[in-house]
Amino acid sequence: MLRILKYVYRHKLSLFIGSLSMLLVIGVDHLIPYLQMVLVDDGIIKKDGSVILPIIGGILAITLIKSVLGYVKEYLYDLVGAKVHEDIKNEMFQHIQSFEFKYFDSMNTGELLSRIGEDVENIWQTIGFGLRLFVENIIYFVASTIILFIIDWRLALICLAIMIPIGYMGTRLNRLLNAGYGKISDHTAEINTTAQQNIAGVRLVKAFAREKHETLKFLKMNRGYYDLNMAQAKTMRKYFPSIEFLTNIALVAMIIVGGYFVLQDTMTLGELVAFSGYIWNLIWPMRMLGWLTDILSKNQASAKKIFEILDRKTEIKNKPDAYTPSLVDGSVEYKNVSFKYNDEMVLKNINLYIPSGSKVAIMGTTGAGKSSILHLIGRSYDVAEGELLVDGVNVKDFNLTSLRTNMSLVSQDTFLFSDTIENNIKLGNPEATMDEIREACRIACCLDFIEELEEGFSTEIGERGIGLSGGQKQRISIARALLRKAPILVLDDATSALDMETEYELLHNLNKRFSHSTTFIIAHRISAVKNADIILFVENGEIVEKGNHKELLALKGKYYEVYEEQFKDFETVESGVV
Ligand SMILES: Nc1ncnc2c1ncn2[C@@H]1O[C@H](COP(=O)(O)OP(=O)(O)OP(=O)(O)O)[C@@H](O)[C@H]1O
Repeated sequence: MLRILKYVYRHKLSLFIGSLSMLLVIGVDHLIPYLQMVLVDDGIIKKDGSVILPIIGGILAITLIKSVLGYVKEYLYDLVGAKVHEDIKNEMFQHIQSFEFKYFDSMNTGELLSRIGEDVENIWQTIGFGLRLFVENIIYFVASTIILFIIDWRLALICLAIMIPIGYMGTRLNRLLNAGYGKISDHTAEINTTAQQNIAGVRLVKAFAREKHETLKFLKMNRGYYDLNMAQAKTMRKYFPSIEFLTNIALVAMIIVGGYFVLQDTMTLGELVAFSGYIWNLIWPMRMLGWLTDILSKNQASAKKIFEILDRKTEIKNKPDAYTPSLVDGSVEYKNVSFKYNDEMVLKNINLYIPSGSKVAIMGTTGAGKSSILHLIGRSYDVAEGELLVDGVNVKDFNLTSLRTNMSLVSQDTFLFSDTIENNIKLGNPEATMDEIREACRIACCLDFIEELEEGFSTEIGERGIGLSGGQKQRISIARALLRKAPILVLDDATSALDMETEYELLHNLNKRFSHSTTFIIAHRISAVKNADIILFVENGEIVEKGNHKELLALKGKYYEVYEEQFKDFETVESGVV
């Protein structure tokens, strides 16, 4: 809670004026029972008309002041709540963006959405009215208790004695609810993950006719959520009636004992009237204790989860005096590089020097470690052993932004935003002109099909727009990467959905018009790799063959086996692609 208050403190002016309004409301509110006492004792009982009218006027004036200040108070607390909500949400989003790939490998999107959505929402609720009501009720309780003791300490003592068990129950309820809300929040995250994955993978679910199975899985999870909420409701059902019963007992005791004191002439009727007014300032906080502790419990559970994320330090970050070149030359060197995702070594002792401007192709069996070799250049992951150098400088000494803006990546899973084709491509270089965008598309062999669309580059794709084929998506992603004109270009199996001829044409365009960039291509067809300066064949995390097309054929090793397999069909060779 203290950490949340630090965020609240950033908006101290609104908080100060809101709190001042709150104190003034509480102050004038405490005048009403006092005025009622004067009205009864000096006005009604003594039948003094000169007292009655000013007192009624005073009560009306106080009610008016209360309404105006009450509005200011509510508005400003709401404002602070909304600002804290905005600050935490922004901070979380920025912080999550700074995390390395490894974090996202093990984290569910649904769970993250839950943290940014529901948990931050709970904080807003707490600051907006939960915390305010809590503080307000404490002040009401303390101030009214003092006044009650001044009016009649005996009666105050009796009422207070009944309220102590209520306080105990409230605290116990708080503890039980707190434990429950932690579980509910985790369960909500699981439900979000399931829903998000099912919606994202709806085509797969339908293709495998798994709708019923997935729906049942979701219903079971939802039932779990229902059960957890019912358990919370059961806890509340157990405690709330007892709390209410005891507060009513306090009220009845006050009337009986207070009435007796009035009959004994040890208390005036006006004092009893005032007492019955002030006692509500004790009863309401007590009645609301359960509800308020409920909100504060939710807040505690949510704050814990939010700070778990905010306190997590990213493993891949900039050194204090990081090397920040605007443009690198593009040579890449692996020196005794080994790498592991978790405990298992994925790359073993890689040694490789790639001069700038080289075209490097990587082939190998699935899971051999091809993508992993390339993930290390932009520090998506860090090497476990050895060094990786770009322009002779260890990538760990580079400024991360500088390193990553000097490279362009098209990954295996193409991702396009629900936006226009133009904006998706411009992500590679927001400053690019339309001519540059067209040129990138021409090289990536997607200009023709984009211009044939009714709305051309303004066509919306994704959720809000048209669907694209796998090959079209890959070509748009490649155009996006080319637009960056980065010295290092990485195509990680980015042409797998293209037919052989289009793939060949695209790579031919690249060689011709992107000769300045050091280019890495992971591909499976000999036609795609044969023109590369260096071809690497990877197996079990090691480079087992290295050379150009001719050299590797002469070696009659793994590469040659693939060549033979792919070109035993004479016609393909005849087509001129190879
Ligand atoms: N994010 C990850 N977390 C843990 N292990 C991973 C991760 N990504 C890949 N691996 C494992 O590392 C090994 C190498 O994977 P990598 O993706 O580099 O292979 P690849 O040669 O590119 O395969 P493919 O051709 O199928 O894409 C595999 O055994 C794979 O299971």
